Amino acid sequence: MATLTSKFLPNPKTIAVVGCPFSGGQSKLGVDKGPIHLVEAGLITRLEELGWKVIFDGHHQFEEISTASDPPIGKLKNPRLVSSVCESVADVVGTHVRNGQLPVTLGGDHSLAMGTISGTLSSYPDACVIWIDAHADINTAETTSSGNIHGMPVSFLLGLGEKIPEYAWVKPLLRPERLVYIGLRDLDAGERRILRENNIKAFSMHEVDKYGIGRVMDMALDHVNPNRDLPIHLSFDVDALDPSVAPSTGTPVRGGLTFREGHYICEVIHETGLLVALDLMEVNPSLADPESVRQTVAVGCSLVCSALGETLL
Ligand SMILES: NC(=[NH2+])NCCC[C@H](N)C(=O)O
Ligand SMILES: [Mn+2]
Ligand SMILES: [Mn+2]
Repeated sequence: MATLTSKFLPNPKTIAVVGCPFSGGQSKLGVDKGPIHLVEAGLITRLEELGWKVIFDGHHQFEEISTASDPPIGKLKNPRLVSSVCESVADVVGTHVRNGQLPVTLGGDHSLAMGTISGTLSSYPDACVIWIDAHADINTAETTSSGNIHGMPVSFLLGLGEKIPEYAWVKPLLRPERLVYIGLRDLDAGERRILRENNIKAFSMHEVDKYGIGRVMDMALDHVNPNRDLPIHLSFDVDALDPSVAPSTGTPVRGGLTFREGHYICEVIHETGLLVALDLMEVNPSLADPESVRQTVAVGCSLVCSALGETLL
């Protein structure tokens, strides 16, 4: 059994697995099947074997939310659906955090992080966000070219861009200096500008190559959590990993993190003892051959386990 270092959690150390079969933030079918596959691969048992008490009340059903008519708002696709699903996720995640449980949200597409991070910040307004991704997901209503909201959640959390009444529930509680990215390699021009203008710290694959993942993690934590005392929300998009490691995802980009670099990130976050919420997003079991799907689901499970205390020795 691993040592569960979790400074913010009361005993018994409890995880709440929040399965979010949702794909409305992008256009490829199948990402809603991610959480089902992750749970069926034995994730819950593995977490219990690490010493956690695990609550899992089944996957969240968002059917009742599906909006009959949801025309685009500007370029944004499925805007009302994404908003109401994320609001409901914010509520669920926020309740778990308030109850002293560590929510592990399984996506689903990354628009869900608008909900999960809102939930975390509702209890821990000083939490920092560590965003592991090939993409910055920081487009605004003005800069997005795809209109896919999974490419935009961070801008909502920071309160950037034009205000959309349907998203008035999202409190812009995230401060730019509490956000750090690792793994970036596919940014839109508008996103580069937003990162620069807001002084947002980002370690692209260039920095991972230059310094190695060990120093990148030290520098990332020094930036968002200099005294190692703030709660951490880790939002991990599986496409941060190289497509040779995690092929079954909607927007793969070559030149990504290795298997070990991904796990090292999670291991270091666990070692801080500061993790209060975790997202594992964008596993899409419909996009590859069965062996690639199995591989992607397996790596998703093992990243979660590493972040929650699984060690090599
Ligand atoms: N969560 C993701 N996989 N996001 C990909 C976003 C891609 C692109 N930047 C967009 O805004 O559409
Ligand atoms: Mn991504
Ligand atoms: Mn993402």
